[in-house]
Amino acid sequence: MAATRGLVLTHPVTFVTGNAKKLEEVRAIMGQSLPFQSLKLDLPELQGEPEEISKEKARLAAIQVNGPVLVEDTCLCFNSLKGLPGICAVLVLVNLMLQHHFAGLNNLLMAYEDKSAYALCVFSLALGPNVEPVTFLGKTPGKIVPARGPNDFGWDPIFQPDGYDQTYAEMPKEEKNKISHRFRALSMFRSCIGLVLSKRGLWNHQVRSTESLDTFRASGEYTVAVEFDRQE
Ligand SMILES: O=c1[nH]c(=O)c2ncn([C@@H]3O[C@H](COP(=O)(O)OP(=O)(O)OP(=O)(O)O)[C@@H](O)[C@H]3O)c2[nH]1
Ligand SMILES: [Mg+2]
Repeated sequence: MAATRGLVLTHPVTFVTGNAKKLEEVRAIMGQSLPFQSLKLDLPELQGEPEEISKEKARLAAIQVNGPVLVEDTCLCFNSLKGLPGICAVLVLVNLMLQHHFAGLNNLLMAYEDKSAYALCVFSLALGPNVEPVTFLGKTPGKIVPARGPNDFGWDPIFQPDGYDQTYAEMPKEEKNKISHRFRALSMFRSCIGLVLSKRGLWNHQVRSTESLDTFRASGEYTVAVEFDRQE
């Protein structure tokens, strides 16, 4: 049965990322709906299933920050390669991208007729060092095409979302942010949490959990209350 658990953040969420373009998009998509700060941390590149990688990243980040954190991992997955390269092969991708070898990504698919792919985005929110992270996934289907458009963000020039004749890179930012993998994951995130700004607007370093969200509202002591609907 779905149960509601109230959790209170008295410290702003830290979005842990070293990627300025991601940060820009997350800010544009979330607007004022989630007060957060950003921080770059050196975290290990992990291996495994996307959700597990993301959760572990959130656990490690929450320990370092000693407060609530949001982390994100993104990748392109090719259907002909059964979802690879994916997040696990992130280093391969990063290397290809850093050298602007978009052709390299296309070449990976040369032998296949099926150029379909999907952009996958996984966010994990950990409310503190000892709180199990919650994960939100967003997927946008599309296909891999020869690069078109500005190449200021990773593989945007070679990914054309289904239903569009422009690549992510060619689309105006606002358009990408309405249909992107990142937007979809953040929509899940938004639909699962309710944020309540408190009267006092104090931030401190505690994360607390109690029986009822109303208690927090009445106290006026907290800045943000986060309410999860979870299967328990
Ligand atoms: O064309 C793109 N459109 C996107 O929407 C997008 N989002 C991420 N990326 C790229 O994918 C690689 C692994 O991403 P990634 O999740 O490991 O990020 P990262 O390591 O750069 O930052 P972070 O892990 O510190 O947050 C990095 O080269 C990112 O630039 C994107 N490329
Ligand atoms: Mg990374």
